[in-house]
Amino acid sequence: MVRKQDTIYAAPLEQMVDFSFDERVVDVFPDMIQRSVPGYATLISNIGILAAKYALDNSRCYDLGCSLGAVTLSMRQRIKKQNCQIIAVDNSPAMIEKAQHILLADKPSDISVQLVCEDIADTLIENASVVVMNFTLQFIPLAQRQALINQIYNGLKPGGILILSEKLAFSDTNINQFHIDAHHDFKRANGYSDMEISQKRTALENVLIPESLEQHQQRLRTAGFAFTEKWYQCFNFVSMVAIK
Ligand SMILES: Nc1ncnc2c1ncn2[C@@H]1O[C@H](C[S@+](CC[C@H]([NH3+])C(=O)[O-])CC(=O)[O-])[C@@H](O)[C@H]1O
Ligand SMILES: O=C(O)C(=O)Cc1ccccc1
Repeated sequence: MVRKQDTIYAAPLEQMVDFSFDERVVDVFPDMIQRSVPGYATLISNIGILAAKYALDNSRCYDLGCSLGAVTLSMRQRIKKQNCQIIAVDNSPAMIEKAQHILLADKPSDISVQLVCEDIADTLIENASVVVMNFTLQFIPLAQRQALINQIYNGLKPGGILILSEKLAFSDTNINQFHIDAHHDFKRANGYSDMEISQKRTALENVLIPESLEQHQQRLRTAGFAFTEKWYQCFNFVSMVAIK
């Protein structure tokens, strides 16, 4: 499949509007995320491997904020369990519509996938062995984050896993700047101009709210997760696991 190049912020914008997952973003999303998130392909592939390790027979696996379903496809390819169902949720109608096409074009599998267009705050999590939020919690209002993590904890079976990937902020100013600069260098190396980097940064300012690793760990502990561990980091992009 040819990937349409992301040029959304290439020309100077007269009026800056908040970033949203609309048709224009959906159209270029695979290119955008690959060139913007260091290690994206590595994350997708290893989330499939982790999901296969923790998925249980007769249980559900959730992909919350599924976008075009990359995590769902990786899980579906790896999981070898009986009567395991994947629920993939996103509140962008354009994402869900395109994800449906991608899913139908994928090879057939024993594992059924249900694509749902809704706010993940409204998603009923039950009988779950695996829950993935790959760069989704960062878009949820701060005040709603603890309730969402609590719902996930309550819906997980004992021994179930939450895989949580996030862009981080660091409390130490110098460390924070180091990671932001390195991430911008990564984007520049992937062909984004200084203007594209700067305009997208402004568009994301009120939309993507990063927190520190300690804030995430604290929230997971408050929900009841006894085991949490960071299993991946490249610059300010991390992925954690929390096991019930
Ligand atoms: N309240 C919400 N309810 C449901 N979906 C939401 C909400 N808020 C945002 N989203 C959705 O969360 C996704 C975040 S992208 C995830 C990448 C994917 N996981 C991947 O592995 O390719 C990450 C990024 O682009 O940085 C978008 O599709 C939003 O529509
Ligand atoms: O591009 C960025 O600066 C990011 O932080 C990652 C990202 C990737 C895709 C959509 C929104 C944010």
